[in-house]
Amino acid sequence: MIEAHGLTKWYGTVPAIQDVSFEIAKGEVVGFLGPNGAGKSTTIRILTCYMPPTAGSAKVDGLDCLENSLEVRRRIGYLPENVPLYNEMTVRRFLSFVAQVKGVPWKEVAREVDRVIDVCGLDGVRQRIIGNLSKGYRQRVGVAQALVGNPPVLILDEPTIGLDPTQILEIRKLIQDLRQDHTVLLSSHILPEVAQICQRVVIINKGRIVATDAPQTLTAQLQKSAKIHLTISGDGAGLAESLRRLDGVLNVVVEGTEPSRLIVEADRQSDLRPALARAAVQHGVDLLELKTVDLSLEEIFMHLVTEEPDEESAAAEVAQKANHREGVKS
Ligand SMILES: Nc1ncnc2c1ncn2[C@@H]1O[C@H](COP(=O)(O)OP(=O)(O)OP(=O)(O)O)[C@@H](O)[C@H]1O
Repeated sequence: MIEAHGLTKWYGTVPAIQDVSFEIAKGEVVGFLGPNGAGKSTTIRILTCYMPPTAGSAKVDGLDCLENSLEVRRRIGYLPENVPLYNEMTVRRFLSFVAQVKGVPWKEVAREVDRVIDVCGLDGVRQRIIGNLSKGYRQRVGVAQALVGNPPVLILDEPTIGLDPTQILEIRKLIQDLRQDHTVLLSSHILPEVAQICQRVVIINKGRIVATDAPQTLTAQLQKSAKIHLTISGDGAGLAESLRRLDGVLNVVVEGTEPSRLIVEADRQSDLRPALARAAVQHGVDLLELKTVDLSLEEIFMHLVTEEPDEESAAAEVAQKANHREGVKS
C-alpha cells in the first residue's frame, strides 16, 4: 500500500534522508521510529506529496507520489505533528469544512462528519469552539480531520506528543481501533507506544533505515545470547557455581540475597530452562520464578541508533557529501 524506493532528500548540502526504502502492506500498522532529526518528517512529507524527493520514488496504493499527487493525497489521511486547526470554528463546522475541501459530495457531508465525530469520540464537544478544547480533544479533532473521506491510508506524525498520560492512552486506543479499516504509518520516538500499537517497525537513524521488522524478530536477531532470570529463596552464590558448569551457560550474575536473582546468559542454540530448573531442585533451593527475558524495544533501538558506522560506510558518506557539494557548485 505504501512503497518507498531509494528515497533521498538533500536540503541544500544537508542530507536529510538517504536511500530510504520500505514497503507497507494493506492493513498493516507500522511504526516509524527514530531519534530527533533522523528524517521521519522528511520521509512523511515526501509520502504525503508535500515535497518531492531529490532522488528515488514513492507510491501509495500503486500511484506515484509525483505523477499522481492529487490521487495519492485523496488516499491519505494525514495528521501532521502540529495539527492545523481553525481555533475559532466549532468542531462540527471545522470537520464540515474539511469534508468540503476534500471533495466529499455535498449531500454526504453531514453523514461523514457525524461518522468521524462518532469514531473519534467527539460527540460531547461537537458544538464547542476548537480553541477552547483540551489538547487531547484537539488531537482527536486532528485525527478526525485525517479520517474525513475515509482514506485507506493514515499517516500520523507523533500523534501523542504533548498529551498527558490519560490523553495518550485515549489516543492510542483510538488508533488501535482504526487499524481494522486502515493501513497506518505512525511516526513516533516513544518506544512503548510503537511496541503496543504496531505489528512492525521501520527504524531510521541519521537519514538511513537501520532496521525493518516485527519487534520480536528484531529482538531475536540482535540478541546474540539468551537471558534467563531465576529467582530463588535464599543465597544464590552456590547455585550460580553449579549453573556456570552447565553446557551452554556463558555467564551467571547474582543479584540480592533473600530472595536472590540469578541472571543467566546462555547461547541461543538450545532452551536451557529445563536444565536450569533441574539444577535448582538438585541444589535444594526453592525456585520462585524462571523466565526468559527478551531485549525491550528500547534496548533494540539504542543498539541500532548508537552503533558506530564502520569505516567503509563512513568514508562512503564523506565521499557522497563531497560529490554533492561539487554538484551544487557546478
Ligand atoms: N527545511 C530544512 N532545511 C534544512 N535542513 C532541514 C530542513 N528540514 C529538516 N532538516 C534537517 O534534516 C534532517 C532530518 O529532519 P527531519 O525533520 O526529517 O527529522 P525528524 O526525524 O522528523 O526529527 P524530529 O523528530 O525532531 O521532528 C535534520 O538534520 C534536520 O535538521
